[in-house]
Amino acid sequence: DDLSIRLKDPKQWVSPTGDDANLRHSALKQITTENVGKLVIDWQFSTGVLRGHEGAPLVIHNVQIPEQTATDKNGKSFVTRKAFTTDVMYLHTPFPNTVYALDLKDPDHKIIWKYQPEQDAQVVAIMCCDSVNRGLAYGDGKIFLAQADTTLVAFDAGAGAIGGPKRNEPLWSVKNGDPSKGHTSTAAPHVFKDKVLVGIAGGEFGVRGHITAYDVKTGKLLWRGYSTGPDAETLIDPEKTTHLGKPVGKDSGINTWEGEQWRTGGGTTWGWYSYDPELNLVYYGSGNPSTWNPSQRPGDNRWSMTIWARDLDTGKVKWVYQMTPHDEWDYDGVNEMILADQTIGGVKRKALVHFDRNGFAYTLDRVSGELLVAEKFDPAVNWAAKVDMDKNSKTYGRPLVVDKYSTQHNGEDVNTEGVCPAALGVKDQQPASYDAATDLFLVPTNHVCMDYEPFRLSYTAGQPYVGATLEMFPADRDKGDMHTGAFIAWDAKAGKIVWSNKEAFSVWSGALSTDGGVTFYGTLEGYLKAVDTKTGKELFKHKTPSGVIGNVISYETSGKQYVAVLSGVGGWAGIGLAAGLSKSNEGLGAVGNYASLANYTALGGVLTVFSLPN
Ligand SMILES: O=C(O)c1cc(C(=O)O)c2c(n1)C(=O)C(=O)c1cc(C(=O)O)[nH]c1-2
Repeated sequence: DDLSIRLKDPKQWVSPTGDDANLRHSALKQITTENVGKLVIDWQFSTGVLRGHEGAPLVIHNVQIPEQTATDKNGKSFVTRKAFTTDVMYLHTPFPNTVYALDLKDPDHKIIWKYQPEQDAQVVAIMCCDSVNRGLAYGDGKIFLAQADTTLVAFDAGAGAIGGPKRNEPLWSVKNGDPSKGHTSTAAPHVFKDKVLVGIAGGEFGVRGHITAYDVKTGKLLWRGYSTGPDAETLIDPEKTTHLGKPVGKDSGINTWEGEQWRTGGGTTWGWYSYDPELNLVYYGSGNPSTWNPSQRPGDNRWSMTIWARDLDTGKVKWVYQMTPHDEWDYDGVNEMILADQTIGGVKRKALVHFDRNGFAYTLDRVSGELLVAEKFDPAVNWAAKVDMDKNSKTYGRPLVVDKYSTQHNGEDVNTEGVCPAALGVKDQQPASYDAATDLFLVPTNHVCMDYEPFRLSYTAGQPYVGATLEMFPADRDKGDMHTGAFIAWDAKAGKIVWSNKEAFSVWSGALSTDGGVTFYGTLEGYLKAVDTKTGKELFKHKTPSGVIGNVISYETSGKQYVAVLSGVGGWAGIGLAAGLSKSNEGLGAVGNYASLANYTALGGVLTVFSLPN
């Protein structure tokens, strides 16, 4: 069908993650290690919005743009634009979530249509980590947007918002949550076959996480699977759903919590989703248990901090793997699941590779959920000695927590110093890419530690339910080294770093590897960088107008390859600049650690598109 044909075409960028497997790899190869140094700016576009610009645009070829008409004062209709077919870029912004459809074949990159949602600006106050949005989805000839206020809207890709019954109205829209209870939306929707999947954010407000499948044609809710609660609502089968090869048993989403705490227990789903069409399974991760104060919620807090495999058609859970049982550090498990086959111990596996906030990179068998590799991807990680890989051990599959970095003891809060990584992890939402030619994963990382002080609080719907005060700092501060990031290449079979490039700041931008042997990423100071995928050698850099927290993409139109990235500093790392905060422990503890970013860049959303000179 239309979607699967487009997904195979490297000239388009059809899914927010590049493809269903979340590889974020482009098979285009006009731009190579030899010529990437010659890249120049081809065109730029200001989004008109100031705060953090995450995600990336979509590129869809051969979109039919319908005729446009208007009526004069006598009621006579005339044509203002003839119907035409062109390649279109769909660009989104953070709140207010404006959507632009830009004509890629027009020399002026004219705006074909624009959508400006009407949303209550109050929603920005309940977004934990800047008013970000991670992008749009395409399917069934439609563009899907998950607005900050949790409204999911669908447009005709060609006609846009004016395709609806009234001007600036979508084809259909549904409410996926309720901001008055702390629900927001920051994740990109994902279309798999005939369904559009959306998650929910609000783990810092005690929101009970869920993932929901809607019919692409009508917006009808088809299934919803919660992260916590009774089996009927998690869609877990106590006998058939497995955790590390064993059935999970009855109501596992309730009985690892005290009383009714699972109702406000978090496990939100604000990351990326992937899909294996052969297995018909959807993969994603759930976030932190609420509150951040661990002594207030005894138990493993299942299924927060978990990798999920659900059947696309029914939502039923095939397997789960909880990475950080009873989280004490806010290590949300939502980062992308990369579906890339790996040969481990001589056996070819349908693998899933995941770089978790907790600092471990996991390789699992995505058919069965078997744990194959779990190793630290930053040497600074100290909260756990290792993940227990002994299948006969009682603690099999669990991180072995180092007592001194536990933020509670005997049910009491402990002010804990020097925990690595910080709450924003060795990697946050910024997605990695996978290059099959070198069998390397290219990973944007943080190199940050924290002091974590839990405090007691009670739940009030729609109010912050954080329960800890943090302060973050560079992992090597004691050695006088203030860098807070690195861009690394990872071997997921051995669980080893192959090369690592130090970065002054956390790399909060998504990577793109290409068949030209070049890998791209952005930096918080504002650079777009290109490195040799094999060696990490820097081949190109260009400073864009603002810090980059967007994800790099590549596309081809009229026979030419382009590389595009959004700049616009913000997100959790850039929250000091984005929200104008200055106290070091503001912005959930991130402000102080990134204060010097103000010496390099300032706010403003701009898309920059690069190409080789003619
Ligand atoms: O628990 C949640 O629901 C939730 C939501 C979000 C979000 O929606 O952006 C983030 C986080 N948690 C979070 O823990 C986090 O580190 C984070 C970073 C960012 C960002 O965009 O830079 N968002 C979020």
